[in-house]
Amino acid sequence: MSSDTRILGIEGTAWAASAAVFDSATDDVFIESDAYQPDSGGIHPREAAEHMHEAIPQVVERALEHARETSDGPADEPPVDAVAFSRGPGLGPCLRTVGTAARALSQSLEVPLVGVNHMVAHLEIGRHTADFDSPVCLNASGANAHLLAYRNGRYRVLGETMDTGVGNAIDKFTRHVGWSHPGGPKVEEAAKEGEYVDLPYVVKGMDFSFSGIMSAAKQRYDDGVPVEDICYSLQENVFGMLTEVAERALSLTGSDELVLGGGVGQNARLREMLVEMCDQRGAEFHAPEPRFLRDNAGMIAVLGAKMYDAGDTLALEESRVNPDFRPDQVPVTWRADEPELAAGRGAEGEQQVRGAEALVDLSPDAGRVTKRREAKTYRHPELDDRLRRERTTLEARLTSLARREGVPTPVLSDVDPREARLELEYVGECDLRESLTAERVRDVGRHLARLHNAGFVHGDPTTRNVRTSDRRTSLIDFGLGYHTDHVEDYAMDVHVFDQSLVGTADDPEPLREAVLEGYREVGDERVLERLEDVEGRGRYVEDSADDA
Ligand SMILES: C[C@@H](O)[C@H](NC(=O)OP(=O)(O)OC[C@H]1O[C@@H](n2cnc3c(N)ncnc32)[C@H](O)[C@@H]1O)C(=O)O
Ligand SMILES: Nc1ncnc2c1ncn2[C@@H]1O[C@H](COP(=O)(O)OP(=O)(O)OP(=O)(O)O)[C@@H](O)[C@H]1O
Ligand SMILES: [Fe+2]
Repeated sequence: MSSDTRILGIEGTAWAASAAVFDSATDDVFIESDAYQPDSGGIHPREAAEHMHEAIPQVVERALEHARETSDGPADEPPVDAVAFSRGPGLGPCLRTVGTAARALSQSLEVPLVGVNHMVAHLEIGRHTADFDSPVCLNASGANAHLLAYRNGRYRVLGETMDTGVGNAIDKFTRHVGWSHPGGPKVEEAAKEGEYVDLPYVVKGMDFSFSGIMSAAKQRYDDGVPVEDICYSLQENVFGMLTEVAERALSLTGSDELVLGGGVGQNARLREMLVEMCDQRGAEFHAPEPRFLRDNAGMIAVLGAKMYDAGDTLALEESRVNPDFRPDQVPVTWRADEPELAAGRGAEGEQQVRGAEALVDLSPDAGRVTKRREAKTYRHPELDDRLRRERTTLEARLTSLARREGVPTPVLSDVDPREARLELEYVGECDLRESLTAERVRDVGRHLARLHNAGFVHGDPTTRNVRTSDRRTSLIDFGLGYHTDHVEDYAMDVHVFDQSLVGTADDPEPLREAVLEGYREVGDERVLERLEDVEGRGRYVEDSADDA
């Protein structure tokens, strides 16, 4: 970053009318915010936009005042170098109000306009304050929940919610019990008095879904289960899921840095779980201070400065807002570096591997592998026991079932569910991640189709859960698999593999094509049709007042 860049940031995607000034010379971030508080129910887009209309000019004025007071340039020069604003994702009416304000300011101050993706800003503020090089980022905000990692000029979505954002999910539960918006802090408070009750827990590779757990939580409440028990268990399961997928993303990318972003990141229990998970696997964790976690213009100004320095400004006529702006649509102009993927395990070498879930002892010479799912201390012990036992049993069963369907998998020699331990045949020479070719990926497409034709899914098909040799391509690690006859589940399975290609391959496009080719040879065309649906799903930014 150049020695002194000063940026005015404006944020107004949903509830926070906020303006900020970032000064790169001092690293100082001045933030002025005015929150919209709905009288009842969730966020009403039109009311929120009215709030923006009233509050934005005031917070901007305060920020500019600060910029003028702290500027040492000539009085007739503008106090900032550019105006950065949230272009999306967010609520359309809010975004348009803020976009209009930003354009007007850029013209009256005669400085360029910078269009910032709000989700990338949630991520970059953590990278900035942690001074990490290439972290995995967990964004846990109201309308979103996803894992991002940088690769080849973009932030790739490694995993995400298949339905609502994590904050919105929690807020819907609190609306059901009659608590005012936002619900997250109230759940956190109530959870302190709670005890664990069983609720669904749904992860699919690095994707996850909240709808099942939220309906179960509402049902429990209607059945008279104490609300503090539900709040406690909601936090344990929902944050346990986020922590698990974050660990899986670290394992897949080989990164040892994790940053947290988004308003739900203010939750102490979520942070505690992430700290513990990172400690356990020797990774570094960073969460920015709360004022940078919840929606704020500071993060917009900080990323705006990086973009401005990279010459990434917007002409007025192309500055339209985008309510569905996805983080992976943003060309990352401000990062020159292309960090190497941490070297994975080669053909020989280490005798013990730490996966996302298990410690795996390898004896290639003896042709044997021992896999033990360690206790995850960040998880509630009851939940942890249940998951490790279930997954070990499933892995044993589905590994054998798959082989009967003609899919190469390790032969199972022993299983002990209570100890969460498996003994398996050593297969392949290296992980697919290190040996990606179109032919092997096509094999995986065929293999997945065979499983689906037999009525089950792998559950976590990634480039680390495929072993390769000159002779064959084998699937391992069936612990997240399950029996199902839903086309949707099959499509998700293919989607998980597709996302892992995007996350780990240098040139994913031909490989993505090859998966589909392989699948098409053996599988049901309807699954591929549904896949397009899954990929195009508008998972972001729903109207949060939809069931208010
Ligand atoms: C697109 C943009 O408008 C959107 N912004 C957003 O969702 O606001 P954010 O400030 O990142 O997050 C708000 C959410 O954060 C939750 N929240 C706040 N404090 C919390 C806490 N202590 N525990 C759990 N959730 C909390 C609230 O309940 C609410 O759902 C987003 O980033 O997805
Ligand atoms: N049967 C096997 N033969 C050869 N190598 C294996 C075998 N099982 C596991 N491995 C090696 O150990 C690594 C971790 O194993 P596995 O994926 O089963 O553990 P995990 O903790 O469930 O991992 P993750 O959840 O990160 O996918 C694999 O990526 C692979 O390199
Ligand atoms: Fe946000």
